[in-house]
Amino acid sequence: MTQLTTSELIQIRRHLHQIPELAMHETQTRDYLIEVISQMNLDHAEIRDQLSALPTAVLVRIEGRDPQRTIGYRTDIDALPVDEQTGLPYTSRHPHIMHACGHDIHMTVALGILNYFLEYQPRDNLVFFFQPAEESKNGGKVAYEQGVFQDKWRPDEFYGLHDNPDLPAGAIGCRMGTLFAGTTEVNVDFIGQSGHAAFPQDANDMVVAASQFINQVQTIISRSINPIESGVITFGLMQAGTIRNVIAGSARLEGTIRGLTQVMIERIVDRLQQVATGIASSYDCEVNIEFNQGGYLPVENNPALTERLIKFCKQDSETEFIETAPAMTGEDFGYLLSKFPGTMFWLGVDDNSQLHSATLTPDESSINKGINSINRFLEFRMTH
Ligand SMILES: CC(=O)N[C@@H](CCC[C@H](N)C(=O)O)C(=O)O
Repeated sequence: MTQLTTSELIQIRRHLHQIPELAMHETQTRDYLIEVISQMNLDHAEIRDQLSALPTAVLVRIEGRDPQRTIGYRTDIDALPVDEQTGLPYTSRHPHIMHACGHDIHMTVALGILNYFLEYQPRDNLVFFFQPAEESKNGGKVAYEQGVFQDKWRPDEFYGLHDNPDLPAGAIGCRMGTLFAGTTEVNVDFIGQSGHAAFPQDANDMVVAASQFINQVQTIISRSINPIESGVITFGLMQAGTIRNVIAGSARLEGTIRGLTQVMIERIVDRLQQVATGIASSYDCEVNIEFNQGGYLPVENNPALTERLIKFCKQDSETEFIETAPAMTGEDFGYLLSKFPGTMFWLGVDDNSQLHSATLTPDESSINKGINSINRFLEFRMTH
């Protein structure tokens, strides 16, 4: 294979879009990535897959021609449990799963960059990490803890992108400092007593307790944190009951907390714990609340590397650069950036639908523009 054409890249993206898989189950995606990579010119490259701790990951290392450093480039490969409603001819073939966060675009851009540097051997070494489990289960952290980035696979610096529907297609967005929030998953189980709908006095209704909890936690953001700082609490899943005329004896809530600093996350965690205990006491029920931050640390961009990236983008006539505000999205790339210096940036995909929406339809012209800008940036980095 020589240089991938725009229409080949779009075909690859559409194929990936049709086979979305959830975190740690990305087997078809891995196999397809390997199939595409195997057709490239691998004269200076080595592929690594079937890692025991992370069987759906793929790594590719390109040996530089006169290496001064090893540059890492990471893309995520998992999808979300969302029922696609785009109506596209290449809609997801996997029921209830969709690339609703644009990781199909991320992977295609990574393949395009990989393909370019396999054709034009770079000066520095490059390590590409096709990472499972970004949406949950922290694939980046698992990889690091399992020693994936050791010896010649250790990047001296790491880059990664996320698509952004609010930016023009192909634009690069970035900022100095914190780009994304840290997140913590929270699960809450209320346990009371089920019973007949007609005899509430003999039951302990957990639909009512969970509803009170949901309402009360809304005041944490408005009343317990400094309004100048930012925090988010979202419960995206609420499950209770089986039928209209049986009082629910248990209720489960699954949510996520976001803050731009660890201090903010810890403040929200403490208040959620207090509110849950208070609800359990006033409704005379049990509550179990658990928190899991995993690798979703705030995404802190390295000052020197980010300054260089921004400088390049501003001076490159073919790159549209937009300085962005911090976002409350999370990313386990935050964990890798706590271990290696690096930068995360946005790639504009110009869409009216938001990330995680069932109608997300990124503008595919962003793929080629993104690949070209990132290739030029990496070449610039190798000489500056
Ligand atoms: C870019 C993006 O949307 N990332 C996810 C990361 C989720 C982290 C974790 N599972 C959580 O839900 O807190 C996001 O939802 O921001």
